[in-house]
Amino acid sequence: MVKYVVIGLNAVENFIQDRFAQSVEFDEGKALLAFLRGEVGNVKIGSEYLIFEKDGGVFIDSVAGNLSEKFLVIDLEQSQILAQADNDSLFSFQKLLRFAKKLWSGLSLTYSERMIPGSSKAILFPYRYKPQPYRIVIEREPWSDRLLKREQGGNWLLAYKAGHESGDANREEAELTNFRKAFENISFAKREFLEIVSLQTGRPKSSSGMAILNLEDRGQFQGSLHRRYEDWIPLLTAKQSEFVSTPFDQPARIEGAAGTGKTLSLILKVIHALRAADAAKREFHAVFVTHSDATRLAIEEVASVVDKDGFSSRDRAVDQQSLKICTLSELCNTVLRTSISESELIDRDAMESKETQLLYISEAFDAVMRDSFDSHSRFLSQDFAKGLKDRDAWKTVEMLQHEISVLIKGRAGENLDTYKKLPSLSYGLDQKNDADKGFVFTVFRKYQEFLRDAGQFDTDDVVLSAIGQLDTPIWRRRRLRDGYDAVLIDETHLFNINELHMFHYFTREEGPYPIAYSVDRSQAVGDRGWNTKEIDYSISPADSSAGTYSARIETVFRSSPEIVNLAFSIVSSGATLFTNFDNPLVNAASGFTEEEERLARDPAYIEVPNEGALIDAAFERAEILHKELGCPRSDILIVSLDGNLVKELSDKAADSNKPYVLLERRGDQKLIETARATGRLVIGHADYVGGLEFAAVILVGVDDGRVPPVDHANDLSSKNFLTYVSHNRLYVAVSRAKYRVEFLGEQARGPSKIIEPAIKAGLISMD
Ligand SMILES: Nc1ncnc2c1ncn2[C@@H]1O[C@H](COP(=O)(O)OP(=O)(O)OP(=O)(O)O)[C@@H](O)[C@H]1O
Repeated sequence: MVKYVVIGLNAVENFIQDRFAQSVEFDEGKALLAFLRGEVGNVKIGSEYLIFEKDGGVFIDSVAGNLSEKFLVIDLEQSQILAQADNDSLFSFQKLLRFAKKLWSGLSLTYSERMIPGSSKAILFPYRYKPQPYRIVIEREPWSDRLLKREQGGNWLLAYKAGHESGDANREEAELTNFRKAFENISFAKREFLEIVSLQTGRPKSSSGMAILNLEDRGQFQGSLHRRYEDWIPLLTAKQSEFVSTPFDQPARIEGAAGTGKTLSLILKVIHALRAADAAKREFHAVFVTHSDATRLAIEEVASVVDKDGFSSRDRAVDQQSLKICTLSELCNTVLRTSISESELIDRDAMESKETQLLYISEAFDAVMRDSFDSHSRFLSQDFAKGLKDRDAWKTVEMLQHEISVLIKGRAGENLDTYKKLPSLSYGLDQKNDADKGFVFTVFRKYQEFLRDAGQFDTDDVVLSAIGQLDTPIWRRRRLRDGYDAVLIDETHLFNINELHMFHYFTREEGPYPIAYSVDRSQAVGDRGWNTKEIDYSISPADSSAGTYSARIETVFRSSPEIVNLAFSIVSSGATLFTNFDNPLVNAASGFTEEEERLARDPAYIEVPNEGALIDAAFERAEILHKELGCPRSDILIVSLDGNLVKELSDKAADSNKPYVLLERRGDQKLIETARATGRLVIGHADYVGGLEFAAVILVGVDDGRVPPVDHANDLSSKNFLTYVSHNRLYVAVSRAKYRVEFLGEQARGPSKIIEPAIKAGLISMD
């Protein structure tokens, strides 16, 4: 058993900068932990580390010009820091190293790092969001009389205690048995280290296993997906790379929170398979299906960098391997040779279509209320009818839109009888009986009339007519020739069940289906009434016996630890309120290195006197963050959950000649590139920011009464619906940020209830 670990300052600096030492999802992180715990001896944790073991003590250092002069001793026997769960142990270890470095260099401390006044102790709270905080206690002047005599005062730190109890750090004395051994053995360790160094020629090279990523290496690509396949492969976590390399012989699901690298893993997986087929001179055609046209363009862009063999520009008719990147309706169009032109098609991810749809539904609802409500009303359930009459009509319209897209079109295939048989959504329009559903369906029929008059189709129309053609003997024969060897689906949670049912028809053979897909259910807005099992089942109907291979990834690469904690608090509060709200962040941790963390700050809530000031403050903060982070303006997102505020923001920017772009489609990477090229800020509604990433995110109007919007009719179903939706939107918006999140709210309203738990837990600082 390892009783204590002594780590020199140079090694501390290496560990905290080393991407692979941040998470146990990397083999190196796992190996490091196992080594420190004494579970494995002689493990290779990277050639830049010098290691010496003696009498239950492990000494680690590395060379930066010289050997270190300062040392952190972790008394593992007393503190049991590494006896926690694997990811918590490594996380605490990393936090402790960062804290040690700060203490030595006199850097300013954060809320979770404290000096105890009048004593030589310091306390670190590695996880702030846990209700009873876990703490690690550090003695800054261990064995001080002895050390001072040896002129070693200030060079040694001792972490001797950890746990949930708050002792009296002022009075207690650290037990020094292990520390004394450490101190006495350091000269042996140094001698050994010098010997190793002199045996090596020059400075140790960057390690094979634990390469250190420095900022220059990452250069302009930092945080983006734009790297070549070869460069990505060594950076992957064990779970990511297993997912990437498993063959396409069964369905494979990758699940993880926002920013864990799901999209990346899917792209690498398909390139991996294409390359293998190319090497084996085997025919292999894959299709990567995206939810919308905007995300298709973004994926095409990334693929053009990752895939230097150009599989995505090859032609299936001539080449043995090819990759097609398209939307589902394009896939239906090409395979089934039907044709609906883009202009006829409603893009569900576009602001314009959503608004048009809402307007049509609103007109349909008004018409049905006016002409038919009286005849329906005596059959309707009391609460449902009351809701229709009393609730703000616009809120009903939003709920109707959700109901139509998720249930009527998404699951019932626009069939009234099927719709009546389906269970109602738990958090949506509260229909109790068939008459209630009949009423909703009447509104839907009216809405369709409007749509038909306007000569427009939505993707559901394409999908429904395609299903008819796919389930036929003709297609069964053709699929051997025209089907695909692999189907990849990104953002599976955004498709509806009808659409999910289609994918398996496009594979070359029937079951087990070679389909790989990524899911984060809490990014889909509103209750969808499904769980991961149902998604699996829809993608790969039960007759395929193989089951689904699944990978759950937990390291968030996009966001700082502070932002991951905040996102965790938001989804946890969703999961407490709603039985079917998924929390993808259980066990998640940020994979940020210390260098990246330096740009990060605690999320902040800033109060302003009134609504006008909200808009001004948003632009002021954007300008300040742009300067502070030294990033282009296009790396700052100003977002709101409230459509009116988004409009005010863009009006203000236009009036005052501020350079900006307005997101009008979800995941519009092309627009972001335009913004980058021309130095513009990005403004958008939370519904259109999914799939993107920014250095800083400013959320405007996250105050009480606005998020979620109040309902004066005090109607439970609309309240539930709006609260559910607000959780989804906040999570998506917050998880776009790498380093900074700022909330702006009106003083008189106070912060939104949804972020209150995060404020109470100290995850958001109030100005
Ligand atoms: N192993 C890794 N090492 C370093 N960076 C990584 C790794 N995996 C992913 N990333 C980075 O994490 C970020 C998020 O990746 P990606 O967009 O694939 O995540 P996602 O899970 O699809 O997110 P979202 O659900 O929000 O769309 C990207 O900037 C990517 O470069």
